[in-house]
Amino acid sequence: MSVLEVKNLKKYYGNVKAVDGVSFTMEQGQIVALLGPNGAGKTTTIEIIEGLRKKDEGEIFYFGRKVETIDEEIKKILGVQLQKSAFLDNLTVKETLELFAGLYGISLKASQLRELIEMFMLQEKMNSRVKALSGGQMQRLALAVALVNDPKIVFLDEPTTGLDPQARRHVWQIVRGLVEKGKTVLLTTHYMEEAEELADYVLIMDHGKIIAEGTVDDLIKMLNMDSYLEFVVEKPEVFLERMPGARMLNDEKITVPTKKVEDDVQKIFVLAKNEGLSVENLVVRRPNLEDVFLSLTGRHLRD
Ligand SMILES: Nc1ncnc2c1ncn2[C@@H]1O[C@H](COP(=O)(O)OP(=O)(O)OP(=O)(O)O)[C@@H](O)[C@H]1O
Repeated sequence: MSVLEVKNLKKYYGNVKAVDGVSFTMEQGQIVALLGPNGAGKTTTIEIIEGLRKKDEGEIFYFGRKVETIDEEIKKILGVQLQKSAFLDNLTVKETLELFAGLYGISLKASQLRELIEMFMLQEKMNSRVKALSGGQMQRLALAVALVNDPKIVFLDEPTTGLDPQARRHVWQIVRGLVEKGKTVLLTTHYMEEAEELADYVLIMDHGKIIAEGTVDDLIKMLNMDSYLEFVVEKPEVFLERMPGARMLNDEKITVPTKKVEDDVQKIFVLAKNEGLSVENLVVRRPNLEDVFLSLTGRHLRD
């Protein structure tokens, strides 16, 4: 039996089809990533499932049972990462955790409080007010709050946005730890590395729809592309014209998909030589989820 099943979920804001027929299933112990650029509809989707927004259409099943409204009974098993605005500035970290536990009718034992605080490395901030926390500390507090009721399903909405790489890795470790404890995780992200690193299953979302889904390997295989060559050269137009699939990665870097690395590397150097150009910083790269998104939409995940 699936932990969560969503069928044909829809939410429109006037002309904006924020969520436009989203369906997916989550099995127990899975980490599912909803990956997409800003405005794709990730937050709207997750907040409907959490019961924070109303759907226009569609069905939601928790543990096989169809739920019309996400009532208190269901909320007990859901861990929700709230936005910063949901916190009270003048409460301390400890008081905030106690407050949210209280909302679930739970009185946190000292050991549970300590475990949460240590898990998110907030020991030194335990008695600091929320308003005095840095962005990263605030983010970690929001994650700790999501676990305060020992939920079965944890929803994380862009859990590492704004964190530095080290703090991001730390959060990834915690998320993996949650699954080891038998929890199921749905996370939204616009970082493809995050989805690649964590997700057992990836749902790629754009303009309110899931445009591709599968394991990271499946999605990359779908591209049917072995590798990418990336390099910097003056007059990139020469290469854009002559090499199939070549495009600008950014202002200066070109990327070329290839199934025959050696042949295409040679071709690049021959073209450069003929034009009197020098090729710099040439690298061969395996395809990633960004390439999948780009090939499906013609856009980058983070435009
Ligand atoms: N309350 C609202 N009223 C009107 N439009 C909304 C509302 N909430 C979201 N939208 C619109 O719905 C679309 C999807 O927004 P949503 O926040 O779900 O996307 P997202 O993928 O989570 O993006 P982000 O990564 O920026 O949070 C956007 O076009 C957004 O402007």
